[in-house]
Amino acid sequence: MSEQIAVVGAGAFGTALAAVMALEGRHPVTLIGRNPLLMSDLRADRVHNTALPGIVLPDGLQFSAEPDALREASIVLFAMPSQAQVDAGRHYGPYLSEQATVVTCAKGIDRFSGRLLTEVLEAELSLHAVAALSGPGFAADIAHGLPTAMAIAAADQPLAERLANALSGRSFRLYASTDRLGVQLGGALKNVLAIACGIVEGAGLGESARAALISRGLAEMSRLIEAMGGNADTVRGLSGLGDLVLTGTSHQSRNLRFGIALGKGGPARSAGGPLVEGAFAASVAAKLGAQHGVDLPVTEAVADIIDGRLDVRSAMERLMTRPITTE
Ligand SMILES: NC(=O)C1=CN([C@@H]2O[C@H](COP(=O)(O)OP(=O)(O)OC[C@H]3O[C@@H](n4cnc5c(N)ncnc54)[C@H](OP(=O)(O)O)[C@@H]3O)[C@@H](O)[C@H]2O)C=CC1
Ligand SMILES: O=C(CO)COP(=O)(O)O
Repeated sequence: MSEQIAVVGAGAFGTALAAVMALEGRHPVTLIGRNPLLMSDLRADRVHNTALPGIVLPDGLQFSAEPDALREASIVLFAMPSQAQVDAGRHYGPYLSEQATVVTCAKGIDRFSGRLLTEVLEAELSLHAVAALSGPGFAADIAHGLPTAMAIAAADQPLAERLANALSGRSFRLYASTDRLGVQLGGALKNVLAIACGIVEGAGLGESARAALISRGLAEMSRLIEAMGGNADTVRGLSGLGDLVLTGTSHQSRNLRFGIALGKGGPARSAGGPLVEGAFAASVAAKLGAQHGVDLPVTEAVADIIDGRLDVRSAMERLMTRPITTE
């Protein structure tokens, strides 16, 4: 099937996705950013010096600052931070062609409503199917053509498979899923747990504590996802366990680095910025846990530390003195 791909959001992830798909050469790919100067520099130099320094973008990749460039696209990837997705939907929606499918590529939950990004985008873009892409993959690895695999979830299997086939390539492989809730919550919660792993590292609590945290963190991710109707297989998959292992252990992760700063006694509120997605997701996820009667001790501790209600030492004490239970 012939497709036209547009990636909206010319940051690290959007540029990497557009580059790996354009390099494959199977479908026309356009990267759409909102800064006209950046887009004309990219067209001229083919290097994104701030987001992906030193990586030459493929010749076939088109660049535009015009939302009109979306008109022909059959698949539109939204690669801006979670809290900007609704705004982007509102802004770019009128330019989408009738048959366009939107794929949210952010890893978060809408902080105002506590809803999944596919839900808030569907409310905004009611004529369009909305899918979600999530899983382990740093933008630089993807753009360098290193092997990466992620999950793509749509409401029905034929659409999920069509998207997985259209967007996969020799170095970038997508697995189709119909569990949009599990795939998105996995991506959002692993960021919170990566902050917890960073706190453990920054506070010098040791590798054993990190391994325990990853394992118990996965258990709480599983409880929430299943309580909300997602699948256990998704939790064990790329967007759950896969991405938790990557971001909970790699210093490339902004969430992990933010946690390390917290663990070293750095400021909770001021650090981070919009790209520490877990700092937004922590309190939203803790609320979802309370609404669904699910115990999320690590997520709640991260939310309390970020909101200044708890220090790291007291958090560890709280976690270690919970009633002894079964695994
Ligand atoms: N970087 C990575 O390795 C990975 C990132 N992700 C996820 O991708 C998302 C984006 O991350 P990343 O690319 O790293 O972030 P960046 O900061 O590198 O890029 C974000 C981009 O979004 C654009 N943007 C912000 N708000 C809007 C808006 N309202 N409309 C259109 N564009 C907008 C920004 O434009 P401007 O510069 O003009 O502000 C910027 O180009 C996050 O949810 C992250 O979790 C997922 C996997 C890997
Ligand atoms: O999600 C990511 C890799 O899969 C990127 O993680 P950070 O947002 O923590 O850098």
